[in-house]
Amino acid sequence: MSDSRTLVLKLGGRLLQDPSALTALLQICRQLKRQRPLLLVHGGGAQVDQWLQQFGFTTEKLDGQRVSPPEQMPVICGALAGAVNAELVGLADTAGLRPVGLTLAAGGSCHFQRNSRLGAVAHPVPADPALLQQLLAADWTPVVSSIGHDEAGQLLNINADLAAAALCQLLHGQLVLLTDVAGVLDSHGNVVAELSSVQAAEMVSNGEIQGGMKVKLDAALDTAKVLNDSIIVAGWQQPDALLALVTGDAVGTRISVK
Ligand SMILES: Nc1ncnc2c1ncn2[C@@H]1O[C@H](COP(=O)(O)OP(=O)(O)O)[C@@H](O)[C@H]1O
Ligand SMILES: CC(=O)N[C@@H](CCC(=O)OP(=O)(O)O)C(=O)O
Repeated sequence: MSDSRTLVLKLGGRLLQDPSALTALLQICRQLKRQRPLLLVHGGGAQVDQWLQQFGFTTEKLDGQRVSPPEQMPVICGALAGAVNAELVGLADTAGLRPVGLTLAAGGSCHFQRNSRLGAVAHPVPADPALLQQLLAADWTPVVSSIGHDEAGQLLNINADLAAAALCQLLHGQLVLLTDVAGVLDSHGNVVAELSSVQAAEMVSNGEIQGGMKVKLDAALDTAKVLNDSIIVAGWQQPDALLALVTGDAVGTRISVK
């Protein structure tokens, strides 16, 4: 039986700075979208680093997340919800995906719990699926940046893996996190094909999984638990593998709660 769940695909890392790799991936997305609804969530951490530097700010990450002082938010938002989102929408349009650029707050899709240790950073909580469901039902492809806002309208920066996880939970979709590495790597640099929560906890406690990959793992395990499903972390370098991946073939790391 074919899978009719929305494919929630998170794009991150160097992919977002490589228009030809992005174009190749979006062609695969076009094929996938013929079979099932598609929603793209994007990061852009590298672009944020560059923009902050150009504006004369220093920046640091804590536990894989960016410390985001409120005065830096116009720059962070300009990079993520502005340039990166608009560029991705442009390429997705060319690829025939019928994209609609949105932030994570659009239509009240998510609510946000502030993590004040990190400044204007929050954890996204799935809230209202109506807008995204309507867009998906009308054959649009939402292209979502990880920018939110609080009740007072203050801008919030959300890690894009957590953003993708929240939207996947909201839509009961299938989550695939694409990144620069081919999957979760062990201490020898080999891809771990299957990872349970118990094994993941061991790899985190012995320092084998750190930083951005730890955040990805938290997002994946939370979603695996909520949806009772496995989550894929894979590299974007072989876009053809994405077709095999959604039919259940082994690509990257499959993360599940066991
Ligand atoms: N065990 C691990 N396996 C793979 N990557 C790891 C691991 N531990 C830490 N990392 C780091 O996590 C990075 C992926 O996280 P991140 O840079 O946040 O990705 P993205 O920008 O795609 O969200 C990898 O490129 C690598 O530097
Ligand atoms: C709070 C936090 O860390 N926000 C991230 C949002 C972008 C992101 O997650 O980009 P990648 O997926 O490309 O890493 C940041 O400012 O870098």
